[in-house]
Amino acid sequence: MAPNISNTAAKIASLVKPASIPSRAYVTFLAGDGNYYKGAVGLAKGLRNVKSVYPLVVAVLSDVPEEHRQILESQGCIVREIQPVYPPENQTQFAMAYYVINYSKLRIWEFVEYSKMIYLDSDIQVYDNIDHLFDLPGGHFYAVMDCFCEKTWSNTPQFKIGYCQQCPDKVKWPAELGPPPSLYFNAGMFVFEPSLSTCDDLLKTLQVTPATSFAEQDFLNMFFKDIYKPIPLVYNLVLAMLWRHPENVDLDKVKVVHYCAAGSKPWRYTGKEENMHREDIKMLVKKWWDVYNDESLNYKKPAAIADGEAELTKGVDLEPFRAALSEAGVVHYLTAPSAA
Ligand SMILES: O=c1ccn([C@@H]2O[C@H](COP(=O)(O)OP(=O)(O)O)[C@@H](O)[C@H]2O)c(=O)[nH]1
Ligand SMILES: OC[C@H]1O[C@H](O[C@@H]2[C@@H](O)[C@H](O)[C@@H](O)[C@H](O)[C@@H]2O)[C@H](O)[C@@H](O)[C@H]1O
Ligand SMILES: [Mn+2]
Repeated sequence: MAPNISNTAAKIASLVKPASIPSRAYVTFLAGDGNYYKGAVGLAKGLRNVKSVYPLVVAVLSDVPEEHRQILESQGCIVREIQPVYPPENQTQFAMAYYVINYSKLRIWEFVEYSKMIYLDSDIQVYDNIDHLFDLPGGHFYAVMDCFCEKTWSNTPQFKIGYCQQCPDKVKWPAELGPPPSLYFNAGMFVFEPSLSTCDDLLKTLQVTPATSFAEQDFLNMFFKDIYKPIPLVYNLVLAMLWRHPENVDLDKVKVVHYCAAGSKPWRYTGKEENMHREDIKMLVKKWWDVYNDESLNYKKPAAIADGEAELTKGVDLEPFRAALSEAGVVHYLTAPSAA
């Protein structure tokens, strides 16, 4: 006679540590069936490499194929499907045409099972533990200041006058243009607090805000202007800083690298685009591949769970149960040390 599921479930549940689901997690965003999933796999392995104690949630649009979702789950990620978010109908020319999908990042504010999250683009890699950022005081939006010098900024007033917040004294903001622009962050990495009311406010405000060059990055900068707090550049090295503001960069101290410069995505790096021949870029791309290819960083289901499951579940179809646990984020929690 097949074992009784509720007994099995109760026994597996007894393997769950008597603690609540982690209220903290990293989160990245994945869209499409292209190779960005490799970025998310690299990120999952990178966070393990630096011994982070928090899980990685991957917010996926419906066009992310099942094969990529399974690869991510096999790397210990918690895969959550989100609904897309589109900006209001607008003729704006985005800096990159595909930026229109990036508004869907806003859905991560719905992940209220977590009290605090750190968002990381999937073209980011973490080379030093940054778990301490979760302990920053609440009520603020933390991110690293961006640079306005790349030609992707060429249609902005700051680019036209040669002003950049990374060196405000080099070319001063002209008084006749009014106050200098507010501090502006790169939206590839930020510390935030999920909240349904904030999410609702974000989505409602978006529908009455004309879209601009940097899509959701511009929108987030406008929305969180009053509570934005800059954090040091070591937490999100926008690669262009290496050739635009080398005086602000100490590569030995950098903890997080953002492969956002044109041609720098490691999974499609050719070295042919401008600045991609640089030795520091080659070193950083190799560093990314070293983590991605490191088998020792693959996710290993702890024996207790594997044995527990094997022993308890002979002849039982656990899929519905696993899906429920994964949905609640518990299965992943079982495989990561407690969140202290
Ligand atoms: O085809 C795509 C394009 C973008 N993204 C996600 O959206 C983020 C922002 O895009 P990207 O990093 O390319 O922008 P950049 O920082 O280079 O301007 C990426 O890191 C991915 O997480 C994705 O999943 N698939
Ligand atoms: O959708 C708008 C995007 O805006 C940002 O792109 C970068 C990138 O375009 C670089 O090439 C620029 O040099 C940099 O300044 C600019 O911020 C974020 O990294 C990305 O996650 C996303 O939010
Ligand atoms: Mn990016």
